[in-house]
Amino acid sequence: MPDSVLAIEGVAKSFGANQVLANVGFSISKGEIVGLLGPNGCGKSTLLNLISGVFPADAGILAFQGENMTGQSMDQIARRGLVRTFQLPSMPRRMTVAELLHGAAARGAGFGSLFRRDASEMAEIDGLLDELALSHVRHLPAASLSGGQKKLLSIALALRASPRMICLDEPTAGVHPNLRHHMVGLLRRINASGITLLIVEHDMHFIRELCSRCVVMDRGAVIADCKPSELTSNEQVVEAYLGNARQKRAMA
Ligand SMILES: Nc1ncnc2c1ncn2[C@@H]1O[C@H](COP(=O)(O)OP(=O)(O)OP(=O)(O)O)[C@@H](O)[C@H]1O
Repeated sequence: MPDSVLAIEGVAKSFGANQVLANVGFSISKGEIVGLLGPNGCGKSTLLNLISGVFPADAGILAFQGENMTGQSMDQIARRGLVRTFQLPSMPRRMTVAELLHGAAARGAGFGSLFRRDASEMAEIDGLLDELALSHVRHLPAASLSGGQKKLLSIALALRASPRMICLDEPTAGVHPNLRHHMVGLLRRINASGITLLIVEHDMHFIRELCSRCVVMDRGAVIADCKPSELTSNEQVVEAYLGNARQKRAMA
């Protein structure tokens, strides 16, 4: 695909005898907002971990902006412009929200820059805090924020890396409905600024509001690649979710 930002081909991953991903492949074009869906345990987070370099794939190719990133570290991949957020972001106890945001960009610019706070950077951090509705908690320890605020902060930290693409792992899980609404607008604005988004999410309403396309996985493989409006008429997708529910009921 000529305007592909992320191209995944034949990706596989096992943990011991447990094969979690097998021959996974799809690509994402510049500017898309793609939902990555599938029943619990089908391998969505594992795939995000491989894309963002948390751990390496056993086989296959993960190319970002035409460059094969397979085997590169999370930092190397982030420096090339692909960052991710986590399902349960952990935040440091001893740093405030503002200090953390300052440090996020300083990491790539050398230790000395930790002590420099120029006006343009402060203005950028103020703008981010404002945009993410976190201004009122800027002087609080990052670890003391609510679950939803931590999710917003992890998006702010991702933005500090000046990314071309962000992978989000369940951005709305445990988030208050008011904040959820704010997050839809926020992610739309982030996307409108030219950043491609891949979003792992169980909230179908959120997916329908935000995504133009969905990639659906089941038991470690891609089973559908379609518009959100086509999900309920896709037999394989319906069976994957129903089958999973039946399995849970049978095991209860
Ligand atoms: N680091 C790991 N070590 C061992 N097994 C793992 C590891 N990470 C994931 N797994 C296993 O991989 C499988 C897929 O897990 P994964 O978290 O990728 O699924 P998921 O689709 O994101 O699920 P959910 O929607 O519940 O978050 C599970 O069986 C899980 O136990």
